[in-house]
Amino acid sequence: MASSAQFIPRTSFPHLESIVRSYFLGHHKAGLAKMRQLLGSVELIIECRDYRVPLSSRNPMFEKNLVGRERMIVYTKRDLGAETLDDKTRETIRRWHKPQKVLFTDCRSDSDIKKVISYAKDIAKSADNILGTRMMLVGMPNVGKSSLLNALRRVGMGKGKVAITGGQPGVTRSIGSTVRVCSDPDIQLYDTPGVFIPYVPNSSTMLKLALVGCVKDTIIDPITLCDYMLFRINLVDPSLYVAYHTPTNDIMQLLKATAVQTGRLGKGGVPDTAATAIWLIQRYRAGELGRFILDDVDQDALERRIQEEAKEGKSANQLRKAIKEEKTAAKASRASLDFSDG
Ligand SMILES: Nc1nc2c(ncn2[C@@H]2O[C@H](COP(=O)(O)OP(=O)(O)OP(=O)(O)O)[C@@H](O)[C@H]2O)c(=O)[nH]1
Repeated sequence: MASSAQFIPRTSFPHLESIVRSYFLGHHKAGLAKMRQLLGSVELIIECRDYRVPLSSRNPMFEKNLVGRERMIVYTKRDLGAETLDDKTRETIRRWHKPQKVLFTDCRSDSDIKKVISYAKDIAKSADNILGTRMMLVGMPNVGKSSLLNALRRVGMGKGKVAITGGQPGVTRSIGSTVRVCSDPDIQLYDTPGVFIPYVPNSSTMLKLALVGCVKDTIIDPITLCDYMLFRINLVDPSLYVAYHTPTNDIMQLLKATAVQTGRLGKGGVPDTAATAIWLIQRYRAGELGRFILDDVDQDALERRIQEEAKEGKSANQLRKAIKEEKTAAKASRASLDFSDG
């Protein structure tokens, strides 16, 4: 086993063609269409992005479809992106969006939530609607929209949870009625289903999104995802998993050792590496295997991302075609199996 002193982490992770890069589901499309219908009745869009993936959790579909309304960007789960307050990173992110309003929240922090309420109140006061002001929470799946809604209601109204939250994406499936989060001025919010990017440009973006929980855990092989997580943890601090193994680049070594130590064993005492991978990923998501940002945050990063998206527009068409062909081939092969079974 390598000691921390000798250990050299991997500096790159291979691009994996086998990784699914499409997760745009029926309820994402329907949700987006409903959001467009509601656009005229809301004064503010509160777009949630995950602070751990501030670029990867940006969905250009919102830029395209939800135009003409003021938008505030709320970077959620800020407690999972840094051990301590990191003013430099926040300042860089704020500069990306200037003059747009940007806030960073931990849904359990009343002072964070008060800042969101304060801005929403300013908007409501200037809108001066007799029947109250409506706003809409949008964002990628599982970024924390419903948790933010509950937190706003807790702080703004002193009331308990109304929206169901959960560790897997797809908890909110449709847009229901509004929820009041402030009575003076009257502010009501629409919670909306998370909408995924139609075509993810590369496997590393997909792995980041899966790691933070924007994608259902059944979509990507857990051992591959855990290997990506190990790669990222090693770049930050390989001692973060010291309870299970000394620093390693070998995911199977880490999984086997962890499985033995935590009793995740299958028949005949064989380590259950897939179950252990899921367990380790969940520990990372809970902030127990390091709190760090997965995207590169520098002054020009957002601009570069937008330019890449413009180029990707063309390859997205090719990707769309390839995914369609894959689906047709899978359907044909299933049909031929059904035929031979029958
Ligand atoms: N540590 C931490 N966890 C959070 C925060 N906000 C949300 N979560 C957790 O993130 C997970 C997803 O939260 P939800 O509020 O259900 O996310 P959502 O965006 O409404 O999800 P969908 O309805 O699936 O799109 C839950 O396990 C929450 O407890 C936060 O600020 N900090």
